Amino acid sequence: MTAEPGSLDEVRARIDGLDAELVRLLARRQRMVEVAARFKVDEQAVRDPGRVERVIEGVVRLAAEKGLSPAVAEAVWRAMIGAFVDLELDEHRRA
Ligand SMILES: C=C(O[C@@H]1C=C(C(=O)O)C=C[C@H]1O)C(=O)O
Repeated sequence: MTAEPGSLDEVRARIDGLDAELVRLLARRQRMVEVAARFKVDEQAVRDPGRVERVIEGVVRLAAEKGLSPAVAEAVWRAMIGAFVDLELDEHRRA
């Protein structure tokens, strides 16, 4: 177990490191979203609100188990998926 940071600078260095991990994961997620776009026939399929709700439901349940605030998880995932759907719509319109 890593020791608790002893200063605000240390806390921030840890947060910066975690952000770098999140960026790497999000780049991998984005790649999959771009591939998903190729399987979709129209904008309704790109938006797929039913799938969005199922993703949010799963993440909120997992958050509660893993010590992440479910409210934070929901807000973050809604914003993230909204941005990915916009990206996917651009991709789809270009195709
Ligand atoms: C990636 C997909 O496309 C969109 C993006 C989603 C996401 O970022 O999780 C979920 C639903 C979709 O409307 C998908 O359908 O799975």
